[in-house]
Amino acid sequence: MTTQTDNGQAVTEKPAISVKSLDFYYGEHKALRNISMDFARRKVTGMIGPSGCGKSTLLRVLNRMYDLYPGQRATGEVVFDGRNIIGQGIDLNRLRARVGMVFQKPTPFPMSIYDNIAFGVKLHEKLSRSEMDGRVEDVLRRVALWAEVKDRLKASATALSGGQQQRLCIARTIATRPEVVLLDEPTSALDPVSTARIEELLDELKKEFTIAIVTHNMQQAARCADQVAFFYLGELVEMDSTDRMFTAPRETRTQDYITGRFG
Ligand SMILES: Nc1ncnc2c1ncn2[C@@H]1O[C@H](COP(=O)(O)OP(=O)(O)OP(=O)(O)O)[C@@H](O)[C@H]1O
Repeated sequence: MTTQTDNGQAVTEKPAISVKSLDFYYGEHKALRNISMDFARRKVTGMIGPSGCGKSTLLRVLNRMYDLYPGQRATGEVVFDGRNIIGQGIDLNRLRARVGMVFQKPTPFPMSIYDNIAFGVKLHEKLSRSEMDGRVEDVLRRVALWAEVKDRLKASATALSGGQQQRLCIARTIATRPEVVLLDEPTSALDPVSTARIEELLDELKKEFTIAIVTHNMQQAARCADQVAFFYLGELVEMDSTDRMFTAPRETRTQDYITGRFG
């Protein structure tokens, strides 16, 4: 993607992730067909399309979550930091710390608010107590949760509201200092106020992280994403800047989907 520098010069940044000729199989079922697309660095890429078109499958490829399930396999290339991450010899724990994931339903661990964040950090880094305290505070501030929870860090995370739990899950994900954050319909279980807070948060987070978000909500895609990819039956139909996708899509199928004529 091309961006402007302070002196107005156009520079083309290397994408954070490049997907090339990706196919994905659940056993015999081919769920993704020949996908090629770039996830622009420190931008929000929205992924839209009717149910079953392969959006979540693609997200699960980007941090090799599918690897946990027998019979699921990907072919092609997913280049992250110069390496094909669906190839051999990848440290999957490290990959999942660098490409973090937030799910549709808030999934806090059944432990304290503090430990929800410290748990993942401890797997990857050796921090002193005060460094860990600092990390916990920092990420809770960034997801705008600190003021609400600073007096009950040792209380169970499961006692938080749904919206607070989802913000905690985002804090937990960014605490391991990933480069990419994947979000699979992160607000579909939340009320409009919590949804708005997560959307504001995405705007903040993209200053530092590359973000990929799956959403069924067209307004959300239009509000949050810099570029949008439309999928249909396992194929990438088109991808463009958000403005262009919502005002002048090239394909009739995209137009029909975003205007609610099908899906
Ligand atoms: N575990 C699985 N085993 C077999 N097939 C699967 C599995 N998970 C998904 N699929 C199939 O792969 C295709 C893509 O599913 P996927 O969940 O990626 O779609 P999606 O676009 O994210 O849908 P939704 O918007 O409903 O979440 C669908 O045909 C689905 O039935």
